[in-house]
Amino acid sequence: MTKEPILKINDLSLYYAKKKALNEISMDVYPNEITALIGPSGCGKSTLLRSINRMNDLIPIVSITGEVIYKEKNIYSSKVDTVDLRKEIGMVFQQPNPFPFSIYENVVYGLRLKGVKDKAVLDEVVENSLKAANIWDEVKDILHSSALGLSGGQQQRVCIARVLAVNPEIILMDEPTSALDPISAGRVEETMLELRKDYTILIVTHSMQQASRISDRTAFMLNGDLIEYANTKKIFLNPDKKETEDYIAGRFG
Ligand SMILES: Nc1ncnc2c1ncn2[C@@H]1O[C@H](COP(=O)(O)OP(=O)(O)OP(=O)(O)O)[C@@H](O)[C@H]1O
Repeated sequence: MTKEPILKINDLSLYYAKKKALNEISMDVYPNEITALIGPSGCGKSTLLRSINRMNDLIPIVSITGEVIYKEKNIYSSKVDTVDLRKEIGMVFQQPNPFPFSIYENVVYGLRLKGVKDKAVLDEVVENSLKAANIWDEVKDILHSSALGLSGGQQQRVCIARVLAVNPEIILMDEPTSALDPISAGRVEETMLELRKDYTILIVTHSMQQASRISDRTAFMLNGDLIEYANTKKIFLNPDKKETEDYIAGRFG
């Protein structure tokens, strides 16, 4: 594949106080693909994911070296506005976290913060975002009911719609289906496969089945190191490294 990366992670290291959680990670992420981060608990998957939209900056003990190049700029440059960055690089968390408002108000939240008031604009964004998140048909008649009344899987798709409403390019997903039952998880996976046409997705997952089902590329991490990063089929069928093979075979982790 010869397309240009949308993100270039170069020699990224991250410490929590004295503990090194990421060790000189370098990897390119490609547009309109799903990239999976896998590896045993504590290997640094979430830390790497959160480094891509500077969520780790919120933790005072964190120090970071290296760079993440997005649109030809290092996102760690002091000129970058993290609020704008997090609109372009949105995030969906493990536990669905709708606000205690209506479904409609959840989706338009980011637009209201930006001062958008035009009802026709807001209505259109709500419909388009909920359609793209694969949940419009289920909620179109109850848009003004509380999002908290929905099932976990529906809440997670409303949270995806909330991210989509501010028009991101990249969506980071930290174990987005691990708190859901298998049917709801399947709906969220279908949504991700649809979204890949228009967005770039990075997902942290503990499920190797999920990574092999939906991702285009897979990165295997161990103890803060990126051990192997390649096409998903290669990682699962013919990995280069012994550690990758052992993990895939369930020999540790
Ligand atoms: N806020 C924090 N303060 C201190 N150490 C942290 C913090 N967050 C993570 N760590 C440490 O950094 C390392 C990497 O953690 P991280 O959560 O990124 O791993 P992970 O691969 O996502 O794990 P899991 O699969 O269990 O979620 C771990 O040793 C963890 O204890």
